[in-house]
Amino acid sequence: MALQHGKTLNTHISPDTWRSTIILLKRMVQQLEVNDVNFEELKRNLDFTASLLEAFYTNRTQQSFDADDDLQLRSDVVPVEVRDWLASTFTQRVQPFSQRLEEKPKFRSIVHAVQAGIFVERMFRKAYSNAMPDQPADVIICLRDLDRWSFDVFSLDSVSSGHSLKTLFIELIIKHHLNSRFKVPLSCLMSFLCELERGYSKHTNAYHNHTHAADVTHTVHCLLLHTGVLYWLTDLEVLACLFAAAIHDYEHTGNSNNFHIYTRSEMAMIYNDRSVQESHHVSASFRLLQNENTNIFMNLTRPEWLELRTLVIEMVLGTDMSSHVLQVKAMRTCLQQHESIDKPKALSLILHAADISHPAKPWSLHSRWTPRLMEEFFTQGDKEAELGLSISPLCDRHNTPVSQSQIAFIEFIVEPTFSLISDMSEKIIIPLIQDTTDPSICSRYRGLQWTVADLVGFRSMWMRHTEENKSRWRDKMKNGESHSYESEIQTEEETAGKEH
Ligand SMILES: Nc1nc2c(ncn2[C@@H]2O[C@H](COP(=O)(O)O)[C@@H](O)[C@H]2O)c(=O)[nH]1
Ligand SMILES: [Mg+2]
Ligand SMILES: [Zn+2]
Repeated sequence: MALQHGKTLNTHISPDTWRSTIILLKRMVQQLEVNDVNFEELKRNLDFTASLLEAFYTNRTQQSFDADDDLQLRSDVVPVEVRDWLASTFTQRVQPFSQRLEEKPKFRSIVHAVQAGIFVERMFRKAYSNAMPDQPADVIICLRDLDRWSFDVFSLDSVSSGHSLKTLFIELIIKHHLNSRFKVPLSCLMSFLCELERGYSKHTNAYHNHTHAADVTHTVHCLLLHTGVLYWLTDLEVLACLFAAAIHDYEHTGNSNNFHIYTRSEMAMIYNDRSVQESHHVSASFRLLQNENTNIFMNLTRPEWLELRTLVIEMVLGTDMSSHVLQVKAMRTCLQQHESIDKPKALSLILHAADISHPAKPWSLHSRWTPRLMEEFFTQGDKEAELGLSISPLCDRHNTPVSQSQIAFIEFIVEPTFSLISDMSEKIIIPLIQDTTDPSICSRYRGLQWTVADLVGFRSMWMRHTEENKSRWRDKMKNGESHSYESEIQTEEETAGKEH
């Protein structure tokens, strides 16, 4: 096993990298013991290990230096511990994830712990598959399309008796081996997902319900897979992405943030008018985890939990549409200026794209989401009229040019976002492919072989759909638009049923 020479190390070192390095060191010792040494490989591996330790050291010292900048501290006067405390208390920096030096386990005990961990993980995987309830045949058939962009979440919802979110989340957690990796207790997972689905039904929304959450969760999985970004992520980051997608609209009230602000709702008061609903989605979901029976992350270590929470908060807050322009602009600038891509920013953009992805999907899906969304907008318009407020844009059921607004939404919001996702993914993936000629480095990289072709295919796939959908809306405009979208929910479903 040889680690790639010259690979630049991110300043944050993942547990996977630490583990691979420990195994690597151990193997080098064994090779030296039996005098079976390839000097070139040994040199490269030692070089890599030194870079890792250097990156770790730089990371720790950098935390103090950044704090110095923020707090204007003079490093010769303030001791490191005090600087760490100031940085973690008075800046937005989170406590470093590393353990305190005196708590660090010895090398041999780390190797034993890794071996024991692998054993426990295997046992756990077996126990999980034994305890999983059998799925109905129709659900199994439907889930065969899980990796496809055209996956029909409405069908899954119907064959799973209205449990698309629960079914999909469990399937994805198992598919990515996250249940065994993070020892998610099955009973907790079941109870958590029941509560989650219950929260999504609280306001009986036409659009922002558990099916939308299932759709976004599936789309995040597909985006990670089809863009290859999956291979850039640690297991914890994949878990954070799927979790953030599943909870991203939890207990949505069916109104916009502006409606909350104008009506001075309880939520607007709690969150000071800032990303009102998004703040609630995250906060209420993490509150669910406070209960022992629904705490699916009970076996995460403290640093893992903190890292996951930080990532999930950033991702879900990034679904606030008012941050769209800033998000897109920041990522465009980053790509143009050849800066390295910030992982939380990239993952937030992926969740945001998934959240607005239905216009980039086949018409059979997009045409079923649109009337649902419009009906929810119109219900808000009805409430606004009742309260004597002016009706928000696109919320007047008697006077909204739906087709025109959909074309504009696709052209000005969806296409630029997806174009950015494609560009960003290329920038992330191409160096990874060049870096990983030896697939034994990490089994997750194996899928990279086909990713470049897939990435090109992904761009042409979503473009084909947005073009087709715009053209369908143009046809509707030509044929005289119907404003009665309530009745169209039924009609479109029947059409889609015939198409499948
Ligand atoms: N006019 C349209 N707006 C859309 C459409 N699909 C989504 N959206 C908007 O995006 C947000 C997504 O955020 P969410 O977390 O609330 O789901 C949604 O609220 C809409 O404002 C669309 O097809 N047309
Ligand atoms: Mg939302
Ligand atoms: Zn959403």
